[in-house]
Amino acid sequence: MIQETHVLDRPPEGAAADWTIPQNWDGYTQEDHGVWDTLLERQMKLLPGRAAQAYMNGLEALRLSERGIPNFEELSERLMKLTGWQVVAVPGLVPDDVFFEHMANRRFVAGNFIRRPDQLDYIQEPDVFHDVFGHVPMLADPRFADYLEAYGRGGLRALDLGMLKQLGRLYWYTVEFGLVRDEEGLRIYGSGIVSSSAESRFALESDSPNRIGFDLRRVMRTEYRIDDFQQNYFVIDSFDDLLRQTTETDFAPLYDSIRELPDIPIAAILEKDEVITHGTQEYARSKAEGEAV
Ligand SMILES: C[C@H](O)[C@H](O)[C@H]1CNc2nc(N)[nH]c(=O)c2N1
Ligand SMILES: N[C@@H](Cc1ccccc1)C(=O)O
Ligand SMILES: [Fe+2]
Repeated sequence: MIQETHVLDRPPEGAAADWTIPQNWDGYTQEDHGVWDTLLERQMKLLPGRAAQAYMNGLEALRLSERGIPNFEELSERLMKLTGWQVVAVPGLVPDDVFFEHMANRRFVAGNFIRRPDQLDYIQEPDVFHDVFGHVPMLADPRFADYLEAYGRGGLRALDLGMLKQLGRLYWYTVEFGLVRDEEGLRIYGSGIVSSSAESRFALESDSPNRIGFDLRRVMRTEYRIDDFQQNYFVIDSFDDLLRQTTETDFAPLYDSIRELPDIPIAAILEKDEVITHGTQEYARSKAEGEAV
């Protein structure tokens, strides 16, 4: 989950220099585990047939379909055996360079707090349900595990090249809100979608958003929103293809070729787009009108 909200500039009390903290699994209350179970049960009813097979495989392999907030040490033991990744606890959003450094070393940073019962449907900051249920299953897939490590390294490079905004869009439109063409049809793999019951339906079934074939340069230029359902979804052909395209392309010349170009507005459809759904944008419009006084 990528949020432009407040990020501290130094580790908070009790955090290590790399911003990690103990998960304090024993500190979770029954209410906390109850919130996890409510969210889990909702998603386990929705995701079969909607989530990518790779995601469902990861869920099972890591036993994340079981009740209760996972213990990161136990989860990391299983995950390490599969793809060398581990899950480390952090208090919330960490600075970009800290985030990328962890990812480049196959450490996924996960918030250890969970939303309150009255926040079931929407949270602005990534909590343990979004970070672990949303992101971790895909880390059990070797191709995606490689992709995210490479993304971490690419993030440190993008910081040096001043292109974090563009690289952040690649993350947003794949890791957070990506769709993939599975054998049986379009499937969800983005964490922001699989961890949201409403968007799990909207992303595949609504005729409001655009669904466009993934194109690296196009994605890097396209704006996104962080406060509501997406107005664009990009569809990859496969995780092999995403990994190949991004790791076999040197981004420096790509960054140079788009640096001076204008951002592509949300919901715009371009001549060259591979249009899978030309959305009506009815949802976004109705929300905007609803909020317009
Ligand atoms: C692109 C940028 O690195 C991205 O927004 C990062 C920033 N810090 C983060 N920090 C945490 N804990 N989780 C995240 O998903 C992110 N996202
Ligand atoms: N190929 C990218 C690194 C990267 C790989 C995979 C995902 C994202 C970024 C670069 O040259 O910077
Ligand atoms: Fe996320």
